[in-house]
Amino acid sequence: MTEEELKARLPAPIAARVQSLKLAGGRVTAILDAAGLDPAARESLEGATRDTLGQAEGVDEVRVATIASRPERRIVAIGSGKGGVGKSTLTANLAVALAREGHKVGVVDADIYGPSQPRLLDNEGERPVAENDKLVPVESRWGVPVLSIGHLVEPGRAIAWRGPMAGRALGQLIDANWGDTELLLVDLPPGTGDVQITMLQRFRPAGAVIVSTPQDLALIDATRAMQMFEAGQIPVLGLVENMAGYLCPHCGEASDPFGSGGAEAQALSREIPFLGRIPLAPAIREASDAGTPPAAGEGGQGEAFREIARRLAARLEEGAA
Ligand SMILES: Nc1ncnc2c1ncn2[C@@H]1O[C@H](COP(=O)(O)OP(=O)(O)OP(=O)(O)O)[C@@H](O)[C@H]1O
Repeated sequence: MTEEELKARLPAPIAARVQSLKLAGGRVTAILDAAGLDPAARESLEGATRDTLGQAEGVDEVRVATIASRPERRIVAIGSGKGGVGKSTLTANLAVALAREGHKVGVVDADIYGPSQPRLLDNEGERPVAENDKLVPVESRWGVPVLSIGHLVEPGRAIAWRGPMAGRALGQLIDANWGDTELLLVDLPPGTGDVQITMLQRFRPAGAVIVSTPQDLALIDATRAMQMFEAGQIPVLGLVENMAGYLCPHCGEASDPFGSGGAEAQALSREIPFLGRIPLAPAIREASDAGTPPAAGEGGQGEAFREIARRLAARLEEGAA
């Protein structure tokens, strides 16, 4: 049995944590990264590794050591069941709002097929440097460091990566030199595919926020996203309704082109906190395209984002994640 074959016997979530695995004279020595795990989870990780490897042919003794190479840093994933519902816009604005309140927050743009954080946070065209094999996040003028595949590839170039490559790329963004950042908001790609599952298994976010529009279809998709997190035992910290109610830029009148209240009702029925709603407002799109997140300003739309950020911070503080 080779070291590679031994590693292949481990379930994917354990294999993803293997830092090194050596076999010599019937003795296996495995070093695992236990970052983010509490003592009980660490113990069960060690036990499961010992059991699996101990059953392999030619193995007489298994030694398992765990290390926590990454500092304690909470990851909150921002997900949605489908594209275009405003997940990236919400991520950028939550980060800016939290930074304004004094939190040390960074953004990982894991939407590797359509990265938009460099534009939203206005550091497009900049390149992260690498120090000791780790990327150093790119600063933005909003006090929020960012790492995005958009910083690594030419703007507008199509990214047609297969799952494993995408997973590795995501790993480099999260496992970067985040310094004193305490909270990482991760803008996930829409849907429930490979990248999302890798993210859950390997990086164990402390919690997830789901974004949906009020439409029925989006809500069905949002439910799927919630189920994915729940299946991975990642607490869903709350649901945000975006593009709720259209605010006419001319007369200020509010209307509900996609219905209203659906996301809140859905959150209630699943016993998930409803974190708030953001209106559909052309000014939000314009400000976002210009790299000036509304949450950085004083307007009403900025306040809507800030309110959601405060509720999220409260959820994190009360130990929901
Ligand atoms: N509340 C809003 N009012 C008006 N426009 C909005 C609002 N929220 C987002 N948008 C616009 O909708 C478009 C899609 O938003 P965004 O890129 O944030 O969505 P997404 O869910 O991250 O999409 P993708 O799946 O492509 O990553 C953008 O042009 C954005 O500016």
